[in-house]
Amino acid sequence: MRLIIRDDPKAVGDYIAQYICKRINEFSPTADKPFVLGLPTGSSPIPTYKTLIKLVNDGKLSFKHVVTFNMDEYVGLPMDHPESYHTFMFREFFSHVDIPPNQVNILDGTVEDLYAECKSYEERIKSYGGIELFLAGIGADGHVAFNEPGSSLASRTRVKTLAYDTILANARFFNNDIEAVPKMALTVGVATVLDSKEVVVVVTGLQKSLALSKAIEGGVNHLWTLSALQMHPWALIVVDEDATSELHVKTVKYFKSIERVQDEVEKKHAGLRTKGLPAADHHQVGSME
Ligand SMILES: N[C@@H]1[C@@H](O)[C@H](O)[C@@H](COP(=O)(O)O)O[C@@H]1O
Repeated sequence: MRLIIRDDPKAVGDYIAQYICKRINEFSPTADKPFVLGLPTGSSPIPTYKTLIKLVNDGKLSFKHVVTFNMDEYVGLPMDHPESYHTFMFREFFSHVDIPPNQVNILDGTVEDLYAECKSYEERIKSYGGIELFLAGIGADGHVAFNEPGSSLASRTRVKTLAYDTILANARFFNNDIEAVPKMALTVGVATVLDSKEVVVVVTGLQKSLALSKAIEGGVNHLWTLSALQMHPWALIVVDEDATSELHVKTVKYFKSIERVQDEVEKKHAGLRTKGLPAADHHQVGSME
């Protein structure tokens, strides 16, 4: 695992957007071999989306051959509701880039058979050969997607009841009316995220600092589902200074020292990628893990 620390959310967004841009361009996606990208909602990824949009406008990146899978969606909220994750994604990102809408996949929380929807989502991901890079955010309780504390670390896409803390946190988007916040969601599972070849997580703000320390300094624990990332061979967490507030000084120093040699390791890694080594071998050559 790598931890990259930047001054503020804007710098975090710039870093992640440049990183994703590099990955997509290195991959050289085509219609037959699209780049499969997992995406989150929330306020944390907005600076990343803004910079990605700019990169597209500047002609440095294209989403023409990118297929996306979103992490989650509320159950029962119409797709065109202002707070549905469908609306969020098109408003904040998809409408501003060149992605063909039929390459966007978002769980549908309005269907009658939610179980079938989750099953077919997993199958659709598999049909593309899995997710190349999953970008994620976290809740203050360390949840990734809607994998609330206590979620199985082997979980797959499913219906999930939201934790009271999450309902409270999301009430800000529903005029602070707790009753208006959906109590259930469809979400990819922890194992769905871990199956991707690479996971990048954005963590910004003081309110996420305890979750960050639990996830990277504590053991793997289903009460802080992001901690499952410790089991992933290619994980990157990008945080701002505020989010490091609960970390040990030695943890911060360690990851900063690792970043100093990152460019060199990245160069080697890119070379190996083009030779097509399997993901499982990456950590043997990348000293950053
Ligand atoms: N399901 C989403 C998560 O995927 C997201 O990471 C979290 C944090 O949102 P924010 O970035 O606004 O703090 O909100 C919701 O719970």
